Amino acid sequence: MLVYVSREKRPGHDHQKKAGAMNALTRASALLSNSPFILNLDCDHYINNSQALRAGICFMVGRDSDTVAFVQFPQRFEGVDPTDLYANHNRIFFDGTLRALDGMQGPIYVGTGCLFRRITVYGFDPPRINVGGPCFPRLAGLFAKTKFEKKTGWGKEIGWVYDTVTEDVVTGYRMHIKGWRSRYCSIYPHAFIGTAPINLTERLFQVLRWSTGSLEIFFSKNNPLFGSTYLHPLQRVAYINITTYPFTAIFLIFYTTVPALSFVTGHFIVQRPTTMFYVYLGIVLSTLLVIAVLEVKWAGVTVFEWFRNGQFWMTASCSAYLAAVCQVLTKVIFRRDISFKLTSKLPSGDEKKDPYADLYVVRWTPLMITPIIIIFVNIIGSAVAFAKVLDGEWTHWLKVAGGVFFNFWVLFHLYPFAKGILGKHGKTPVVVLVWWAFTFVITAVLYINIPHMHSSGGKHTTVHGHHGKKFVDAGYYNWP
Ligand SMILES: O=c1ccn([C@@H]2O[C@H](COP(=O)(O)OP(=O)(O)O[C@H]3O[C@H](CO)[C@@H](O)[C@H](O)[C@H]3O)[C@@H](O)[C@H]2O)c(=O)[nH]1
Ligand SMILES: [Mn+2]
Repeated sequence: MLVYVSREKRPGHDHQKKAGAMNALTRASALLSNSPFILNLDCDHYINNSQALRAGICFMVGRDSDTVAFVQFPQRFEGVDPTDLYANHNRIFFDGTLRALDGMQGPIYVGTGCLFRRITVYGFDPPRINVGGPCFPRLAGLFAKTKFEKKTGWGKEIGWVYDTVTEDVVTGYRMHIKGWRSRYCSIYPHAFIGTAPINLTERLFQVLRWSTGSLEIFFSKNNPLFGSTYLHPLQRVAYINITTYPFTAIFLIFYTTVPALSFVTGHFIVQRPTTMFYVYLGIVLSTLLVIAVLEVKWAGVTVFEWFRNGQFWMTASCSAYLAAVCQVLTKVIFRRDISFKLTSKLPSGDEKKDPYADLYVVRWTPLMITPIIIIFVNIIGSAVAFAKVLDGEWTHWLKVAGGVFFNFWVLFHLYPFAKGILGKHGKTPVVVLVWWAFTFVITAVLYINIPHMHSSGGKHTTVHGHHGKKFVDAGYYNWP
């Protein structure tokens, strides 16, 4: 039996997008089949493996499975360019993070490719906590009409959660705090396959929506810090991470601009690195290395894919995450609502010559401002440092080289972004490098040739006003 349900959309009534659609479907299917399990797929995903359902059901009916609320499959995508310029495959997240969560209370719900136990959708507690009782949805209204939801728990205690731009994470969270578990199911051939936004603008908007949704959860009554004690302690840590990660933007923007700016101003935050500084640096770097090795090993990705994930993380963090933080703080402080747009679906019908033509479609968005600024700051910073060494103003060129390497490391991470905003021209990687080299040379030449921009010979006697007192910072400019 195949039944197509179209829920009612009434003017002046918020249809709650996907959450509204899922809740209407849940109510309608309760009358049609009331089957104990519900498979949820996005409109842009399809079933790729005929054994997928069986694999998922194994986790639902097997031994000790009565507390499993949902089985989450990884999201797989087709139509992504072979170099995966904007990390659409998101392999570290699906094959690393979700798999690792399976070792605790279970993966988070990511919106599609998910098999649910119907009774959990109705807000019931898992059997060990709730002793007995048949599970029939008292509040399940008839049909897909909006009026059936009025004065009911739909979208609050029951079903997919309303009034958020990402209903998925919070819907899964509400099940986990009741003590339900979830399981991760990854099979090959891939269970389900979907489409991903392959141009930069769409991708940034998608990440903006996800990061906004995550922060919204943090600033709501569903903050994982206050979730019930049924939440596994490490699962709570994971949820805190999932609902706060956009804040990394603030630190990242600091890290990616201040070192380069220091080359221009001559002020360095770390004046003379102490042994303790190197010890901390060593600990931090080796921790990062261990995480990297584990991620590559567990997620089974290549080192190239791993770098792609890092590159896109930096791009997203200094653009979309930053915007998400601003957006949500505005909402929390001024109570302004957040609008969002759906991820655009690939134009169907017309046979395109280049299947990845969409990759280089550039639509301007203010989200691109910060990464562009960061790119320029780092090129200009390195060029000024280079000019200072050439000019004899700075003599410790080896130390300068270390700093310039860091700036290039930042540029390396923003390379896919630069390639993306250059549009069609960016198809050849050389164009990006030529642009960067051009900016570098112009800055260095300007710096050397405009005399008032710098004082040569390394003798600095600038006087600064500081806390009302004047002091000559002698050692301050000694590095490098
Ligand atoms: O009025 C609506 C709007 C959306 N949808 C569904 O919601 C899905 C997600 O929207 P999409 O624009 O494809 O966003 P994506 O960023 O691709 O989706 C990811 O992120 C969303 C949360 O932001 C989750 O809901 C999705 O499951 C997850 O795949 C769509 O495929 C539709 O199936 C509806 O059913 N009704
Ligand atoms: Mn989608």
